Amino acid sequence: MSDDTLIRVEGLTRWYGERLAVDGVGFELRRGQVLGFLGPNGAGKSTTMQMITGNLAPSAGRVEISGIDLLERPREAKARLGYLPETPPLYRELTVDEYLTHCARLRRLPRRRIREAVARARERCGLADVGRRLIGNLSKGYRQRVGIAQAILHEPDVVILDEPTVGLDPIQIIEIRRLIGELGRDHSVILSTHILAEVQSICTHVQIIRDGRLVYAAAMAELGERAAARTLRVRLRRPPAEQELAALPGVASVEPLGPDRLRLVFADGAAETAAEALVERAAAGGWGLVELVPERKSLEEVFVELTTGDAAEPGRAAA
Ligand SMILES: Nc1ncnc2c1ncn2[C@@H]1O[C@H](COP(=O)(O)OP(=O)(O)OP(=O)(O)O)[C@@H](O)[C@H]1O
Repeated sequence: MSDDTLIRVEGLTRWYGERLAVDGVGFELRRGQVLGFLGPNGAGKSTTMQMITGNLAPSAGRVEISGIDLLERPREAKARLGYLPETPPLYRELTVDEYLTHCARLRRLPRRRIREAVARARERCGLADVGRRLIGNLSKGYRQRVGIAQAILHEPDVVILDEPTVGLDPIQIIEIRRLIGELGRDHSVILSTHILAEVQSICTHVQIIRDGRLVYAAAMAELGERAAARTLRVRLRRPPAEQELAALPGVASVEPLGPDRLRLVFADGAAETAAEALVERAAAGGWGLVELVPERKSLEEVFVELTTGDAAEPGRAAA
């Protein structure tokens, strides 16, 4: 394992009676990487999260946190792991400082380090001014920060966040996303979410699970390429014969949309060549090119394609 691989998961599998909920999931994540873990309802996200946080025993497979086997040495492995569950167990009647101090004790941080660890986690999570406020009186956004502060209190290598922005208002969402982005610099972060925009804005890697199996795992940029325009909507005042358009370099097919409108479908990776050829030929041939619109797929469309159709690919390691 390379030094910077902070979490390694191999062949993780979980049966619930006769039901196979997670089927051979494997991936690695390095320091500085933020992994978005996506999937439709019932795909196996929570089951996977619970297994990699040591809260549910796998039927098969291994999890290593910073090279330590989670099943063989759970206490040591968990000491390097921070977890924000979907509903963090906050005590509303405690102040932020009391709660974080309590968490630090549960984490068995040495007494002399507790005060400093609490102050640092508070600082990193934008809680510097609310140490003496009762958790029950804080806004939901601030409570979520407290949840994140308890997850990073012991400076774990791996931070796992389950739907961290659910129920927050747009400003709180932006702030929490910024915080997660910052955490990503020093830790490996795994983020379970339903929100594709969230993955797009903060994750470096993305992984999609469907029916318990990884169907897609790639760097974020690769998912962006999948969404890149593969078609151009074109309006030509004096269109040439369809065959002439179909013969342009990089064009796979032509779909007529009306008397002067059509859609050009490109061959893989040929979008720019085809667009350039079209513009040159249109100018030279007097085709009267008045509209040229690249049609990008939305991330939602790519997600649906990956989680429903036959387009799914076998999982590859995210790192
Ligand atoms: N305790 C359980 N007993 C039996 N089946 C379960 C149990 N927990 C989950 N399942 C089943 O395992 C599958 C995966 O569930 P899981 O909760 O991991 O999915 P998920 O991706 O987290 O879904 P959601 O996004 O809805 O939370 C589902 O079919 C679910 O019904």
